[in-house]
Amino acid sequence: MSLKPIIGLNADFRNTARSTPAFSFLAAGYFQSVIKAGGIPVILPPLQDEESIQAALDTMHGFILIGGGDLDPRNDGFMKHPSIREMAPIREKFDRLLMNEIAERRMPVFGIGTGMQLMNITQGGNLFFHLPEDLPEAVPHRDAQDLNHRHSLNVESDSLVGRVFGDGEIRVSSRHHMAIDEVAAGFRVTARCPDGVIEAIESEMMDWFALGTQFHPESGAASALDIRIFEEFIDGVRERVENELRLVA
Ligand SMILES: N[C@@H](CCC(=O)NCCCC(=O)O)C(=O)O
Repeated sequence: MSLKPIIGLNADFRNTARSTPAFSFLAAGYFQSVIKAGGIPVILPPLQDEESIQAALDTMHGFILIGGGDLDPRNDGFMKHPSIREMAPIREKFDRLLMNEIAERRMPVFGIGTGMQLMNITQGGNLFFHLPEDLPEAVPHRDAQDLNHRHSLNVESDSLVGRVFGDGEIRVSSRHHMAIDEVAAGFRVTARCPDGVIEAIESEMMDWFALGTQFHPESGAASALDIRIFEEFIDGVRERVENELRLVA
């Protein structure tokens, strides 16, 4: 029987509101996609210290950084744009510590939505803070009335997303107003919306299996093909674990 890799997932967080206590949560599509693709999902609530994060990552083979609210641009030395709806600071602190540790140990990682944006900025890239202003010609990338909003996608054929989607007409689930502007060194763009907005990046580094999608393959509105991205990720994680086991045997 082939190994079922353990895949970590960060959880979102909501602060206490008038009638609800603080709580942490994860949209089911993320962990269901990991299970369907042959992995074992393990959900991490927002830990706040490096030692605990390191100990948790020691038990995992790969990590999926989930979507969510906006990262606060002030944490990277930029002004806050009025359109920004920040995620809870507890989650942002956790996500940044987590991402740094994942990068440091070259752990296989798949960033989705905010997760990809975080990967890009922590590795030296940057973001557009509001597409309607930064790229006014862009098609809508989110629709407040329609959680299942989709747009089309052009993929690079010699890439992971290219293998997954092939040549046909592709439509993906989209819910964002920020996007990658400059891509971090060591990564390349492997999919764009026809309007030019970056929709997927993949690592070109020999020692790090890392990819990100701005679109949401875990969404209920995702196509049957989208699960193939999770399968590719989990197969890649499994291959790396099996190679390491062979080396120590
Ligand atoms: N900062 C981002 C957020 C993109 C994103 O992750 N959207 C999904 C939110 C809901 C979820 O958790 O699935 C932006 O550019 O808007």
